[in-house]
Amino acid sequence: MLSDSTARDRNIARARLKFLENAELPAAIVPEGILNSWQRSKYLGIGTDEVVVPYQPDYDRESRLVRAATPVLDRLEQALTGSDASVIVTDRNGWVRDRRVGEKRLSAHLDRVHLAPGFNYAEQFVGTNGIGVALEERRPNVVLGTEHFNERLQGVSCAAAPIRNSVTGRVEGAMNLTCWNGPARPLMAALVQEAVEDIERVMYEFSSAHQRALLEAFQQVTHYGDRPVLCLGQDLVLANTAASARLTGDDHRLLHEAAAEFGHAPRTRREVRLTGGQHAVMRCRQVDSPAGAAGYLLELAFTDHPADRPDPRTRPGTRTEAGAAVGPWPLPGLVGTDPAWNAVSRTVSRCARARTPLLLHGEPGTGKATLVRAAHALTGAASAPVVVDAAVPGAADAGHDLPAALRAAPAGPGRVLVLRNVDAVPPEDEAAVAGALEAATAQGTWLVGTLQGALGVPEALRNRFLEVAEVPALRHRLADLPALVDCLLRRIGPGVECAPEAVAPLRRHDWPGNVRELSLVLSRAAAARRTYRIELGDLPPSLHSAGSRSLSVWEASERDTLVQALLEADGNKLLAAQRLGISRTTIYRKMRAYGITLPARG
Ligand SMILES: Nc1ncnc2c1ncn2[C@@H]1O[C@H](COP(=O)(O)OP(=O)(O)OP(=O)(O)O)[C@@H](O)[C@H]1O
Repeated sequence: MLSDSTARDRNIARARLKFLENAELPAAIVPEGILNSWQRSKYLGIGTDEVVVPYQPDYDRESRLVRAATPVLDRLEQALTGSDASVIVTDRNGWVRDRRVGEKRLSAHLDRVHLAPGFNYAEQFVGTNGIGVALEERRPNVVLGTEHFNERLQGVSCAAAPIRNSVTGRVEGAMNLTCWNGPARPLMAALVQEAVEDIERVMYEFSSAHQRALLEAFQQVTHYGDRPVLCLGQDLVLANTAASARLTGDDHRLLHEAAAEFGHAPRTRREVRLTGGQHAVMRCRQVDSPAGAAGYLLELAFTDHPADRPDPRTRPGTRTEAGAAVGPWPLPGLVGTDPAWNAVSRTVSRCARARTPLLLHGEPGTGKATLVRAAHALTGAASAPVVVDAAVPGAADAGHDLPAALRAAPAGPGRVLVLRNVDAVPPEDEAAVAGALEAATAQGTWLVGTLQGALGVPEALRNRFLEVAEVPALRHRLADLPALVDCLLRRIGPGVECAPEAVAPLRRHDWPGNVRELSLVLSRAAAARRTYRIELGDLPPSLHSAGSRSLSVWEASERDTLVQALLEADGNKLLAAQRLGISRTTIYRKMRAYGITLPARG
């Protein structure tokens, strides 16, 4: 004789198989919430026998959610010791942020199915599961054994509930309790709910302590004077009239990013370019509360007037009160306010003025030669840099003889000689090349070597350079992307613009070819554009996909065909699937596999 729960499990298991085979389901066997989730999972084409979930090991272990959940999980962990249960907290997108398990066997099982910190358990990846349903439907739920969409999860049962910000009502994450299948455990859902309330209470205490601290800092500064002031917290933006009259929501985001970089250096001043193109000097400090860092207080001065703008020759950067230069270092024709970019611009300018031999390294297309050209021009020199490429010596005037090409370069004060790809100098030429470089330096030529990695320069050549500096990769200075896009578009021609929606995929791309690749993408998109501006559909298919793994030729062409069809169908997936002759399930599955993120329109 079967127990009630075993009989129910079997009925659900049978119903699930029928559901997967598209057969008619007997009425009222499967709870409505579970059936809805099965339907969503099937619609998304999620696998039923393998758990394939994204993994992202780098996350903020100090986030407010994690800090609020930690004491609650610590307490539960003690209570769970030796029991066959586990508690898990995820963020609002389903990324597992903490897990505590009572016994080893369950821990090993959860590892096998990737229910562990760093993995994502959203319904769109795993199908029906407690966390996924809690986040999708924003309500507490219980998923028992065979109700899971994926067979590999059917040995466990779970109860989960969303964790909300009690002030804004926004879902911040989910709390989940998982244990081996067994007799019904009515207390599971109650336990989860109690833990959720505890986490929400701690989060509320954090946010009210943060909000009080921000308000106090804001009032102190705005009490005197009427200069623009902005206070930026996680859920709170305070602006006085002088600031709100000049700033948009995009500016808040941009200033928040800039403040996050500089907030820890009290009273730092920095120039920022706002989204409308105007410049402001920002003075920033971090605001702390008893519950930790609450946000940033920003005092702004707008530099609309040309006389207020920093003169690159006389006032090239603002300085912290401690004396270290941190502000932008504008070089003619170049844009960027990223700190690493500023630092390298400053070093290159200093070396150009002092004629200090410099080794400049950075990924391809980051702007090494361009920086040298601009810094050289800033010294007032009229001559253009002479570039000799060690990887392509045949391009030099003196044929294939690299040392001869270097010796033939015009030398003297006011000249610059760039040896590109220093690490490609053949070993048999090293001594002669080192001699040619020494001779050029002795005549007053500014010597610069460029290469992609910092290593790999033979000792004899390395000694010819007195300073080494790195040019940052574009993906490490994405805050500069909008300004770079504007600058590169201006070079393409007057009146070419980029639609705001087309900037988002540019931000998501990795840019292995750096600014050169960005320039190429924009030129091609501008040539292909159908209106005065570059729209989303003018960008190449590779930019609509967030996948980081390298694709085979076949996969890349499949991805491009999909993106093309989706763009032609104006984002309508059903229409695109029909035109390609594939099912809607397949198009969803492939979009997920390639990380295609076209916004749906209509
Ligand atoms: N900050 C910048 N502002 C405007 N344009 C830039 C900037 N940085 C790079 N560029 C542009 O990017 C392109 C590539 O730059 P550059 O040739 O200097 O790169 P590189 O690092 O010397 O390349 P390689 O590694 O191939 O030698 C050029 O068209 C250049 O004008």
